[in-house]
Parts: sequence; C-alpha cells; structure tokens
Amino acid sequence: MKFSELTINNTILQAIEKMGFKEMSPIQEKAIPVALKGSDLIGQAQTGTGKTAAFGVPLTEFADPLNKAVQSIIITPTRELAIQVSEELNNIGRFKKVVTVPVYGGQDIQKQIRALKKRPSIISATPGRLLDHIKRKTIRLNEVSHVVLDEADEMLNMGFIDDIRAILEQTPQEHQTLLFSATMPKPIRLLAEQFMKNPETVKIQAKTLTVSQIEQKYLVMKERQKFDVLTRILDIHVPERAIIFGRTKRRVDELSSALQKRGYRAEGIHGDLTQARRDHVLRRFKNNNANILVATDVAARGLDISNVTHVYNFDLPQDPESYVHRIGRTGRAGKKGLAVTFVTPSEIPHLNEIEKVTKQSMEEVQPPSYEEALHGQQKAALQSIMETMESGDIENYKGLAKNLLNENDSIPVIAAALKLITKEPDTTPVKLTAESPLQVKKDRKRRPQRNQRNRGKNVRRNHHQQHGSKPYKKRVHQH
Ligand SMILES: Nc1ncnc2c1ncn2[C@@H]1O[C@H](COP(=O)(O)OP(=O)(O)OP(=O)(O)O)[C@@H](O)[C@H]1O
Ligand SMILES: [Mg+2]
Repeated sequence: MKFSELTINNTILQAIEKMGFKEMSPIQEKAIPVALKGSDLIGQAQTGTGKTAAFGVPLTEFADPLNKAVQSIIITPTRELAIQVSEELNNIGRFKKVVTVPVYGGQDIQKQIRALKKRPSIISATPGRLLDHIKRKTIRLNEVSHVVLDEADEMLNMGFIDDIRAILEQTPQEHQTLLFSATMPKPIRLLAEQFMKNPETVKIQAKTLTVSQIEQKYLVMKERQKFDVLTRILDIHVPERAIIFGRTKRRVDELSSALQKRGYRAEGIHGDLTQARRDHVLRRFKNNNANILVATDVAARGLDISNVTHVYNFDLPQDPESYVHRIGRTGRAGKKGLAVTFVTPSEIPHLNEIEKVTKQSMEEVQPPSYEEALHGQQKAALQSIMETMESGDIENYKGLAKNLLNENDSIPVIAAALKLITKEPDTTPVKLTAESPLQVKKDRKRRPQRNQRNRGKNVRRNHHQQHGSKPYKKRVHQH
C-alpha cells in the first residue's frame, strides 16, 4: 500500500515522497490507520522496519502548527535516539511546518530553552531532561494529546518507569498513548496496559524476532582469546562499517584503545562520556572517519546508521531482547547484514536462551587462524589495487612502473608492493581486563526486577525521592 492511499495532509505526502519512501512498510500500513483514528496502540515490528514513521506520520497529521502549545511528546531511552527521532519528524513535518525539538541530557539547557522558543508542536525527549524542563516550566504538557514511548519495553523497565509516571502526571487525562518496540516481553506488555485505554496491539507476525536479512553466527572461545579472534575476523571481513558491543564502559574504553593500537579505525561510545564527545564519535562514524564503533548498549536501541554491514557481540548481551536490538543495527530497511557473537563455554546456555526467544538458530563457526587473517588482508590489498587501477588516477606512476619492470622481474616487484599495502595481522600487545561470564537467569517472568543489574556507576539523579515512589534499588542508567 502506498502512503498516498492514506487520507492525510498533502504536504505530509510530499515530504514522505521527498524522503524517498514509496510503499508503506507492514508496521506503517497497519499502525498508521489505527493511530489516526485515535486509539491507544502497542506496535511491535522487527528492527529497522520503519516504526519511527509509523508514529511520526500520525503525530504530524494531528499537529496544528498554529497552536503554540506542545501537542505531542515522544520519549526515548537515549539522547542520540531523541535527536534522530526529531530529525525524522522534522523531515515528515517539513512542508506542513510542524516543528519537533529534541531535549536531552548533557546539552546546555539554555540552548534548549532557546530552541523551545520556536514553539514546537512535538517534543522528542529523554525522560530526565524533560522532567527538568517541566520543573523549570520551560515545557508545559497541559495540552499534550499524544504520547509515544519509543523503545517502549526499555522505557517501562525499572530504571525509567518512575520518570515516565512523573511525566504522564503532567499531561491531561485524555491523551492517546502509542508504544513501539521490536521486543515486548509479556510482563512488560502487561505493565504497559496499565498506562493505556483499551490498546490495540499491532504486531507484525514474523517467524522470528530478528529480520531474515541478518546472517547470525557465533564462535565459542575462552575469554582471553577474544581480542585476537576479533582482530582476525575483522581482517577477514574487512567490514565497511561495524559496531562492536562490549558489556561495560571499561570494556569499551579498553577495546577501542586496543583496536586503535593495532591500527583499526575504531572509536568508543558509552554513557560516561560527555555529550560533546558522544556527538563527536558518532559524527566520525557516520562520516566514515572511523569504520568501527565500539559501544555499550547505549547504541543498541533505535539508532539508524546507514550501511552498518557488521555487528559483533564481543560480550554476550544481558538478555535476548538486548541481542535483538544490538544486531538490529544492521540489516535495516531490507539491507543485508552479518551478526557475529562471541561466547565463552560457560555462557552457552545463555546463547541457547537467546535462540529460543528469537526463534532463530545461529550457525557456529570456528575462530579463524593467523593465516586466514593474513589471507583476508591480502585480498583487501589486492582489491584496493584493482580499485585504484580502475579509478585511473595513476598516470603519474606509470613511468616509474615501466622503469621498475625494465630492471626487475615483475613478480617480486608486485609481491613487494602488495606486502607494503597489506595490513599484516598485528600482534602488538594490548591490555584488556577480563569480564566475568554472564550468569544464566532461569526465571524470565521476573524480568522487570532483573534490570536492577549494575551497568556502571550511576550518573543521574535519583528521582525516587523527588517523586515519592518506592525506594527500591534503581536500575543504573548508562544512557
Ligand atoms: N516506507 C519506507 N520506505 C523506505 N524506507 C523506509 C520506510 N520507512 C522507513 N524507512 C527507512 O528505514 C530505516 C529504518 O527505520 P526506523 O529507524 O524507523 O526503524 P525501526 O523500526 O524504528 O527500527 P528499531 O527497532 O531499530 O528502532 C530508516 O532509515 C528509514 O528512513
Ligand atoms: Mg525505532
């Protein structure tokens, strides 16, 4: 079904056409009409299948740019996602002149207050900063009629739920609530329904939780072998753009430094970095100044970076949902991708649990040898020679080549040139602190509590005292 078959404002259709979208994706086809008629909605569809526009189009249709009040809010778990969602909504709303402003932690609040003077119809926000603005009265939610929780299961997890409650208290009773995610574990869905009025569930039925274009493999190895295996695999795959997930911030710091030391164009991102640094790293990755992003789960949800060809789970993720979101950074909008997961022998039951939840088995592959890695790099060197030859920009070198070949056999000359441009597998020593293996948790029904897991030191204020809720141990944010 085409977007043009929807009865929505013509300017929105023009904007969508300009964005290059023609056919609606399945979640868009099913969710947009339900959202347009005003129902509450839980939308579940695989990663990279267009959930943003599935709520973006209705919110833009509902918005009245002449009304100076905020009419819709979208809440996201990470700052980068709040920014990305606002960009997509500004694209959709461009010709209708519907403005979306992102507000998120780590950015100068005065700068955001100035941006809010544009009187946005829609705000895309992380919860903590939105609450700050509410307290300062720089954002008022008294005319909000639509609330979206993107990555809803994550937003309703222990660590965010108090903030969400506090935000919803500021909105009028009568509002539409739209929840979207690629994953929706049952206990969270039941919890979600408490926030909604007769929600319609729109779920794109698929055999597996992950998309079929992502090839999924795993390797079993000891913790201390991981780094060498990783570099060998990188040398064989020569990924155009890859994300490597590590379990902790320390892990990400050490891994990105170690990769840099071995000559890879890697950058690390996690929640303890300043926002300026996070923006800088992401920009370098998008501009292709770095082709490897090493990340904690801060980059696992929602981020849409084009042409991420490979995802590596250097450490097994905490739960199957996190696995789904991590590998979903590749294979987006119908493109192909490869996901490779490293497992230590004691973590195999955890891997089996992931396969059970995703309903997708992974193929076991053997760690490559040094020779295979060398062969991979030689192939890459050959390819770059062929590409340079085809690009034709070699006139200044032809004379030199002729002289060389007059005086020498061609094979040693070419072999030497190849050796020079081959990035031979490097064995420079690096420091990597061992991570203890994951413990398998048997009872998935108790999932909300499980997210009290410690993911690093708490860098945010504790909202419990401020909102008078139960002083349970709060999940630690790293976003
Ligand atoms: N109808 C469409 N036609 C073509 N491309 C589309 C369409 N809808 C969305 N896209 C593109 O598909 C990509 C993925 O979309 P989006 O980020 O909304 O996925 P998602 O379902 O929210 O994924 P995730 O679960 O990871 O958050 C984006 O680059 C978006 O521009
Ligand atoms: Mg999304």
